[in-house]
Amino acid sequence: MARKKIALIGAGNIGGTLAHLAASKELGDVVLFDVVEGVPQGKALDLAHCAPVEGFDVELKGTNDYSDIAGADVIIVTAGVARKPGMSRDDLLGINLKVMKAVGEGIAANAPNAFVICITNPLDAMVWALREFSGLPHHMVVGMAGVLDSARFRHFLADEFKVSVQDVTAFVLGGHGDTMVPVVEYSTVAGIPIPDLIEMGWSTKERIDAIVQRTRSGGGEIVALLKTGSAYYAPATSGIEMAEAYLKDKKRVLPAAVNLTSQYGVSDLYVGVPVVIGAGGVEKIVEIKLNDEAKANFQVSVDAVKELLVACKNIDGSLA
Ligand SMILES: NC(=O)C1=CN([C@@H]2O[C@H](COP(=O)(O)OP(=O)(O)OC[C@H]3O[C@@H](n4cnc5c(N)ncnc54)[C@H](O)[C@@H]3O)[C@@H](O)[C@H]2O)C=CC1
Ligand SMILES: O=C([O-])CC(=O)C(=O)O
Repeated sequence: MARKKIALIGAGNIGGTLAHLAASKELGDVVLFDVVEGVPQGKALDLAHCAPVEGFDVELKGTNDYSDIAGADVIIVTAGVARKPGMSRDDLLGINLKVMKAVGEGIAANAPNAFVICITNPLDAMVWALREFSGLPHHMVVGMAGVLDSARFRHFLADEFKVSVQDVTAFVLGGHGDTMVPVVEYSTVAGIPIPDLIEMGWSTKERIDAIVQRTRSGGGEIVALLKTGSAYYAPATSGIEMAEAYLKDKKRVLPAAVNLTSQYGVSDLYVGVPVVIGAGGVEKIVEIKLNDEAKANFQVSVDAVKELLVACKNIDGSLA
């Protein structure tokens, strides 16, 4: 059986980490694309030298030519700029919107049948714009943020409860910004909801509120520490989890930014909600019941994403 093909658009910090993970998991042959000459080629060669040590058999190719992504099964987009201390993700919108136009056109011309995972920030607006520029079907274009935000929430909760991260489930919904919505009621330890654990004396509402806040600003905490850019290990492994769900038809239930068509009372907007990802791309949008507080917070987040789409349309008239 021929190997699958994974194209990574952007060979920076996340792109390089994605390439390593995809190769070491033998998800398929890997093409690393970037506009900077030499960087994708150098990273691909360096990673190919890992193969004899790690024992993976896949081809790794670096390129500056879009025609090399032809036939890709999965494309993960990290092209663009990352924020530095003092910036918000939204400050990246102007530059990264132009990048999404070039990337969308490159995908449309060379790999229109791929399942596309966008990671570039500000995520919800960029995945929407990438879909518009590429013209691919909505169910084949998703944004990665919820898996990462939920992983951060799970890490902090496992630390609080002194239990394995494996036994902690959590959902973070909404846009990938300060307004994201970690849903405490649907977060559990081995199926026991957090509110019950508070009643059982495992933690307090105040401590969980602080964890929710730390989750919301999790990206910013890392930017402030790194100073030169933003998180990349956890974002990459989160993108790979989504790619694997598609490539292996796993039908994973994962939070992802997808195009809503009336679910949660929202239409024509990409925002984070739980979905089923399998060989059909986004196979189902899961509409969970939210309590009044979560509903109101979700609406605030949706409104923040709407504002970003207005900004995109003002910058690029073809999106209006
Ligand atoms: N959705 C999420 O949860 C997360 C999103 N991000 C975002 O992911 C993006 C990438 O982050 P990093 O890899 O750390 O940044 P990076 O700066 O290390 O890499 C970005 C790469 O994109 C390349 N690039 C720029 N314009 C391009 C174009 N037109 N075509 C192809 N490549 C192009 C650059 O040359 C660079 O190699 C940023 O926008 C960042 O904010 C980062 C972490 C989490
Ligand atoms: O914070 C950033 O700029 C990068 C990002 O989206 C994250 O790590 O969640």
